[in-house]
Amino acid sequence: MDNLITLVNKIQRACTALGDHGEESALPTLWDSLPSIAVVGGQSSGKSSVLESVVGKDFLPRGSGIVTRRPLVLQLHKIQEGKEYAEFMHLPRKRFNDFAAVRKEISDETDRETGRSKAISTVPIHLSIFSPNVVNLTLIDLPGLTKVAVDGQPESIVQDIENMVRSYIEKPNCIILAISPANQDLATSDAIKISREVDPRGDRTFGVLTKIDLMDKGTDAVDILEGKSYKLRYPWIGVVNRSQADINKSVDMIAARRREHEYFKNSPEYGHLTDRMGSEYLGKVLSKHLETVIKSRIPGLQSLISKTISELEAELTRLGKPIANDAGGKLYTTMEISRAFDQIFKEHLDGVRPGGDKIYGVFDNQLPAGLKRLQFDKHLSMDNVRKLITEADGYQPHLIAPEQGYRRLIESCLVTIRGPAEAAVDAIHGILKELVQKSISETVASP
Ligand SMILES: Nc1nc2c(ncn2[C@@H]2O[C@H](COP(=O)(O)OP(=O)(O)OP(=O)(O)O)[C@@H](O)[C@H]2O)c(=O)[nH]1
Repeated sequence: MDNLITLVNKIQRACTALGDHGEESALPTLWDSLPSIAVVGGQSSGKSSVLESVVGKDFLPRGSGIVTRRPLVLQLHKIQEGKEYAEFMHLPRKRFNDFAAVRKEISDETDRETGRSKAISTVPIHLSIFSPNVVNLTLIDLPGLTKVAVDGQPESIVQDIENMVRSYIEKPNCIILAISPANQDLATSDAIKISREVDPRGDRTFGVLTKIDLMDKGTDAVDILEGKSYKLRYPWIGVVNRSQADINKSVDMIAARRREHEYFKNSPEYGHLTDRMGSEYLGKVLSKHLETVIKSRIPGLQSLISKTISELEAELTRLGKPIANDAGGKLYTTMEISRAFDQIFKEHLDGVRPGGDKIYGVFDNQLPAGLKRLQFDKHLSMDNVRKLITEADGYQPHLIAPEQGYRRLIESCLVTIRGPAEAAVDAIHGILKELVQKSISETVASP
């Protein structure tokens, strides 16, 4: 079963390498059909903390304002033994053993796409983490939903983030991890609001309640966690992440997980729920759910992949042989195509291929028929000849040829045949253009 998630991870990586991250594309998109888990929530709701707890590592950029400005596709791969490491898809073959360097690379790569502005981009960053302490899982971290633009951000940022989040979670194959802080009224939760819009029955929404330790004294989240209020199809999972003070003191993630477990176990309110609370449990539930979803989608995925392959193969056949990258190779290919075109065009003219005979048709039929319709008799009548010669040359002794007169006569005849001659030229031009088009398509089709 683990192999299934690994396989889907591989397909997702291939999609990104080919520029398919689910956006409008001329080619069929596979990305949209792959199940994924998107993390959604308002700013500072605890998204990064939940992600880091599930991974058990400190690796996400932190700071004020919008830190996550590009989707982060985080693929967790469980390895049997060895030291944990991370890899980015945009830096193939570079292994990161230091997770502080991973954090820096996420920020740098975000800046590379968006500039140093606080703008956002829909192009995802792909990060894989290989560790014996993770479950196989793919999570997509999205920018936090916000209500106001801060200095340097365009006013549209609020809507832009919402649109980006929506574009991920509205896909029926997306599992929504809706993060809401317990110290705020759930009725105002951005995560719940947007996930209800795209998944009204809660069939693919997992609610995560953070900051349970920060709730006002005398209040608790038992009703929600027991499924008595704000009921979703899947039970809410409560977590206690590291506080800002813990982060500042660099409290170890594994120690934080242990402390979280102790918190629930020793709490009079939540003690009975300990087995289904905490980040470790959350990771396992998500992994299991992802497996089930992938299993149910396999037949659909298989047929989509086969259909996509045959469509792309047809497209490849239509595009023809690959073209060389170097200048010499390109020149050779161009010459080869030109030569093939020249040969085919010639064959059309010589009658080896059809179409060229129409040119003879113009000379043999259209032009003579047009000429026949002209009234040459009138032009060459004795009276007209006499008139033209007299007007041009005056009376001349018979020994001298009336050259000017002949010229006028010939010129007026030429003007008369201009119409049919031009019609013949147009017709031949049209035939030649048609033959060029035909020769081009035959050149492209020839192996
Ligand atoms: N005490 C306590 N603090 C928490 C908990 N979860 C998150 N925090 C703190 O809340 C602050 C915000 O948490 P983040 O994980 O950065 O929240 P985020 O949603 O990723 O925030 P943005 O990336 O800014 O949208 C940090 O100072 C965390 O330490 C929790 O369960 N308990």
